[in-house]
Parts: sequence; C-alpha cells; structure tokens
Amino acid sequence: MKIFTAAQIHELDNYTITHEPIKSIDLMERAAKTITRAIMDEWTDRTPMVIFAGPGNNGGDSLAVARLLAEENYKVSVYLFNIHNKLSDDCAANKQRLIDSKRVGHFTEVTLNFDPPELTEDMVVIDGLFGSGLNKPLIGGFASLVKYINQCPAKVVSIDIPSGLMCEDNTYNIHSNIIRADLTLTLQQKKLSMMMADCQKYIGRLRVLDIRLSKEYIDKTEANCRILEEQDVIRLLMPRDDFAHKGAMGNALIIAGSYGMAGAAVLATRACLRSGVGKVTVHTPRRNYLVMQTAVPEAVMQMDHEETYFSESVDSTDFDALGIGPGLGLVENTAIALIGQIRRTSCPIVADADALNILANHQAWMQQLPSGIIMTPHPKEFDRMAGSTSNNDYERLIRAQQMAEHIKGYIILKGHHSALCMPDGHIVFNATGNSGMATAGSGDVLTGILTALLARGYDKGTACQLGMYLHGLAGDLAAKEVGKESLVASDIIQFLPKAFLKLED
Ligand SMILES: NC(=O)C1=CN([C@@H]2O[C@H](COP(=O)(O)OP(=O)(O)OC[C@H]3O[C@@H](n4cnc5c(N)ncnc54)[C@H](O)[C@@H]3O)[C@@H](O)[C@H]2O)[C@H](O)CC1
Ligand SMILES: [K+]
Repeated sequence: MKIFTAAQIHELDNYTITHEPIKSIDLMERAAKTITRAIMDEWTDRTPMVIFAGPGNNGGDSLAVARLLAEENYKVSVYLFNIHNKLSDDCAANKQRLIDSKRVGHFTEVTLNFDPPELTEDMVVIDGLFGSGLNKPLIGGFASLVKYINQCPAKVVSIDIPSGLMCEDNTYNIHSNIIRADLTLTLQQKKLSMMMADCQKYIGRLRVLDIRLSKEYIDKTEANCRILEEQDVIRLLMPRDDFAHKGAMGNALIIAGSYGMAGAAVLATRACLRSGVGKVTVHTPRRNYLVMQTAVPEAVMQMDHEETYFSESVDSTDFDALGIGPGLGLVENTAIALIGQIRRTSCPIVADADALNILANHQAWMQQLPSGIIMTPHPKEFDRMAGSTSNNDYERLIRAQQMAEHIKGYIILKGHHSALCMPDGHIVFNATGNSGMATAGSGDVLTGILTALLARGYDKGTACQLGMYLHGLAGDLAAKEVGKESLVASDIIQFLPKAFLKLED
C-alpha cells in the first residue's frame, strides 16, 4: 500500500471526482456509507452516538454519518463547530440534509459558546472535527474540546485521522491537543503518522476503509513511502532450481560473538542456515568453538586467533555475503578489525548490533562505509550512529532516510513497523511482526536472514524487504504458538520454515 502525503490525498480526491466522474457530495456520501457500516459492525443501535463535526469535509463526513446512523435507528446527538461562520460546501450541504431528514434527535450548531454534553461510558463519540486538511496544531476552543473528549469515559471513533494529528510531521504539534481514539477509520490509504510507534496512542485500533477512490491515480502516482504487503513479497521470491547444489545457493560468512556472547553468533548462524543459503561459515573467537560446533553443526567454523574477541579481519573473497556484528563486543582491537573487514570486503555486507555501536564510537568511519552497506539499527543504535537523539519517531525516520541517501546504503530502522530506508530516498514499512519480538537476539536472527538472502543472490533492496517481512512473519507465526510473552529469538528461527512455506504456497 502506498502512503500518500496530505497534498496527494487531496489530489486523489479531486482526481476521483473529475475522472470517475462523481460529484464531490456523492463521494462524501459513499465515504459516509462505508464509515457508517464500519461503526455498525462495532456497536448496536442501543449505543448512543455523539458526533462532533468540524467546518471542513471531515465534518461533512461526520454529519452524513450522523444522518445515516439516525436512519438506522441509532440515537444521535450532533454538535457542529462553525465558529468562523464558514463551512465547506459539502459540509454545509450535509448540515442541510441532516436538518431535512428530521431523524437526528439533537443538533446544535456551535458558533460562539459551547456547553459540553455529558459523555458517559455507554456512549460512542464520533470525532469528525478535522481530517487531512488540518494545517496547524489545535488551539483555543478546539483544544479545550479535545481535552474534554480525551478525559471522558466514552469510546472515541475518529473519522479518517484523530483530530489534531497531522498526516506526516507531528514534531511541532501540541500533543495534549490531539484526540486519543479507541478506533480510527481511515479512508483509502494509511497516513504516514499512523506508522509511527509514538502516534499509536492517538490512533488506537486502525481500520482502513475502501471508498473506491481512483485506482488509476493510486497506481500511477509515485509515493515516497509504502507498506510492504504479502503479494509484493511473493513476487520477490526467487524459485529454487530443482538441480540446485549447495555451491550455487550462496556462501555466507558470519562474523559474530565474543566471550559471553556466543549466543548471538549461534542465533545469526542458525537463522542464516534456515533462510535458503547453501553454506554458512562462522568466524568467532576460539573459546566459542565447542558451543558453536554443538549448537550449529551445519556451519563451518573459522576460529579467530584470539580466545575471547574478534581481532583480525579475514579474507572474504570466496563469500557472497557477510553478516557482521552480533555479540561482537566493543574492545578497541575488535573495532579496528571491524573497519578493516568492512574495507576489504567486496561482497554485500549486513552490519548490526556492536558493528553499529563501534561505528557510532568512531564517527569518522561512518564516512568510509562502502555504498550498498545494509545496517539494521534499533532506535537507540541509530541515535548513537547519527550522533544525536531524535525527539520523536518521525524525526528519526527522516534522519535515517537522509543517512541512507548520504551513504548510499540501506538502513532498516527496527521497531513497531520496521522501516527500510533505501539509497534513493524511498521508505518501505514492514507490516509483519509483533511486540513479542522485542526480545534479546531477535535482531541477530534478522542479520542471519539478510545475510542468507544476499548470499543466495537477491539484490540488496529485495533482500532487505524479503528479510524483514520473513523475520516478522516467522515472529507472528511463533507468537500464535507460544504467545507474545514467552516468545524468544530461537522461536523466530524455528518458525522460519513455516514463514517460507506460507509465502511459497
Ligand atoms: N480523499 C478522501 O479520502 C476523502 C476525504 N474526505 C474527507 O475530507 C477530509 C479532508 O477535508 P478538508 O476539508 O480538506 O479538511 P478538514 O475537514 O480536515 O479541515 C479543513 C478546515 O479546517 C481548517 N483548519 C485546518 N487546521 C485548523 C486548525 N488547526 N484550527 C482550526 N481550523 C483549522 C481549514 O482551514 C479548513 O477550513 C478528510 O479527512 C476526509 O474526512 C471526503 O469526504 C471523501 C474523500
Ligand atoms: K477526525
């Protein structure tokens, strides 16, 4: 699914109106019918509905919904906020339709003073104050109204987007003046702010409603951000040749583990082996020998000269991909070996965990990274690498996007919806995964998967998309079996085969 900007959404709206063609008021009616059906799926006509409508088309939608619910025998009270005595045309038309229908129990047009109704637990508030046309933070009377709604015990449904929330950047928003919805019914496409973990508290549960806006516009319009879906991923899968032999299926090298962190090497290596690669070699400190041989007998061992840490870069000419970083530790010898390794490696590289922490500690090295490098930081690792803390998830995302463009690399910012920032500035959000995967070792597994896919011959952008999707999907399948609370990183590996099978089906 493409994620359009507020400006593009507006264009999409207009394009639909002129090309379908359909009158804008009829399009609003179509949207309102879809929204009404979604509300009726959730609450019966015994639930009193209180509608707060704004002066624009979001308000127009909600007035139409009020009328349609009343026609379905819902008890409906409506407050239309028209403090500047200026309604959009379709909002004004829907005000008239609502008055004419005579079905709505209570209708107040607020022009000056507002006496708020009592909102009780059994009620549902429909928030149609502002939608994608919001252009500045809410203040004054609207801010007070938002606060009043937020502290009431009623359930809150937002139409299109919680009022007060911007579609994209909320850095300079006033967060106390944003509706905290229980359910958001967004129209046609998700908005960028809906992908941010720190905006989830406003959005609540999210449903995307298809209001049949122009498919032609959606298909032909370039979007900077998109959400990865199963059908996209299935198209990315390479078939496995029936006559494949291990030599042709890729040769991966994992450099991981230090004394006390052998587990990270085990997880990355096992995940790599489970992701379709022909052969995996793991380079790790001597003392990990027994652990590795026992835990991952399928892997080839390559022992470092040192007992407890990675000390010297190795020849990687025979390998098709390198995964480096899990459990590596931060000693200075390792740091020097790491940059040496990155410099002498010509195959694709995945750098994770301590590889990223080392780069963060040696900012000058950040400028020397080979183009095409793949880095998989979680937010804290990213902030360390970027040399600054971001105030919010949007700011961090934009920084990651800029960094990916600058170093011409791929950055997978891990999180609620992991975001892949590509060297050309595009951002791809992952839709799989769950909170149970926020557990030690989960990132090491991703490193292993990515390294395998690269070695197997996927190009970097494809490997990143496929890798993060499979990682999340395996986590979702694991969570179904063991629950999110008990999920550990090994479970993700255990469910990788089922994740591949699901895509291949
Ligand atoms: N494309 C679609 O999917 C469809 C969307 N619909 C609905 O239309 C709204 C967007 O409507 P629009 O009229 O453009 O904007 P709003 O209703 O969000 O508000 C515009 C209104 O508010 C003023 N304003 C903006 N910011 C503030 C502020 N901080 N304080 C006070 N006033 C503010 C602005 O000047 C305008 O007057 C979309 O979300 C959908 O709900 C269509 O109905 C169907 C197709
Ligand atoms: K709204």
